[in-house]
Amino acid sequence: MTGPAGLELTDIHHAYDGTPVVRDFALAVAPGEVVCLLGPSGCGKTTILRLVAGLEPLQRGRIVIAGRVVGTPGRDLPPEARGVGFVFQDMALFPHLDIAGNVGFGLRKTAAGDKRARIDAMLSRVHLDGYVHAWPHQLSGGQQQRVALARALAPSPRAILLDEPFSGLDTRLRSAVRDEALHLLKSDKVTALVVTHDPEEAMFMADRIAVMRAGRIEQVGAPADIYTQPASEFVAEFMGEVNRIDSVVRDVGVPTPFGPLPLNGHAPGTAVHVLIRPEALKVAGAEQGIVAAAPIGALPARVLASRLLGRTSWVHVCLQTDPTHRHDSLGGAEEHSHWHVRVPGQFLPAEGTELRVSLDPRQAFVFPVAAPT
Ligand SMILES: Nc1ncnc2c1ncn2[C@@H]1O[C@H](COP(=O)(O)OP(=O)(O)OP(=O)(O)O)[C@@H](O)[C@H]1O
Repeated sequence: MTGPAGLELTDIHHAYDGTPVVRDFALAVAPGEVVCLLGPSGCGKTTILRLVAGLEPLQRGRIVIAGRVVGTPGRDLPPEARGVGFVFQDMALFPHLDIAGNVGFGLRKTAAGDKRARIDAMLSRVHLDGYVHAWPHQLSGGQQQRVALARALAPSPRAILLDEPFSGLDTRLRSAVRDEALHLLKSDKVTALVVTHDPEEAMFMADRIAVMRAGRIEQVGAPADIYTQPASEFVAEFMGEVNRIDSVVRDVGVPTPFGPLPLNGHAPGTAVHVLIRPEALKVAGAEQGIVAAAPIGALPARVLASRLLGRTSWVHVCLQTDPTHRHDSLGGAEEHSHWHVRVPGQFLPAEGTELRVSLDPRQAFVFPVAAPT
């Protein structure tokens, strides 16, 4: 059990017209925890949210909200009886109600004076004091989403469900609104399930992330663990850019151009993919911050291009593996000369600059090549 205010989904399966879209799905969200469902389009995220909301009849499994069973097959409580708030991307504000009417929509049972006080308090918390009598069409997209959040939180729901709540907003507005949303959720200690296809958004919002693939959870854990210890190639690639090489495990380790990585249980002879994050590549001379593990290798590399991306710089390099040493260092690894390196801050070497690049082996992931299905 998740305790009084949590959310628990057990053994959920769901099919549309006989086509399964959610399988073996189980997830517990602790009271006050923010969990993000993250995955590519069509992997079943919205279906999970609709099942929790009661907008879709449950076909198999069980849903418990705040210690109360709200869904089993054939016994679904209606959405309004579940005590959950929604902020869905396509669930706009009610155009025929002013802002006070929208925020107060879920407060029908509240006495008039208390209701007005609650509306004012919620609008103040989303920095929209003074908009009580405005109409939805008079507000910007960001303001409308903040009203939607205030509307969902006003009745103090047992849990809140957010489906791509910020994806309609432009980049700068999106970070401001989601920052505000996170502070609201955390200060109210609201149990929240958030759907997104954007790994950065999930890492920003979530206490834990559940990465989904084809209707199943592929990995669930703290954002830092998902990013730094991905359980599969799919998760590693979905969470962020990687340099990828093919290799074959040797007795002494997993060959890469930088030298061998530890075996970590991989059997010699196994064909593997080695995935290396751009920030795992360390450039001598660039400010790199603290590197906890000693980098391996220090190969000469030539700069193909460099670009400032804001807080980091993105450098394309061609590794200059010495043909006389290549066999030893590369072992069974396939030659791969074009690498992406991410460097904190501004580091923009000119095209043709010679650098030395080494590898932080903790941010290199080795996965056996999946057998063709
Ligand atoms: N009402 C429906 N009837 C039939 N198929 C549906 C229905 N709703 C969703 N699907 C299909 O079920 C699968 C999962 O959809 P779902 O919307 O849950 O995924 P998602 O991960 O939220 O994707 P997106 O981010 O694109 O919304 C998709 O293949 C989708 O086309």
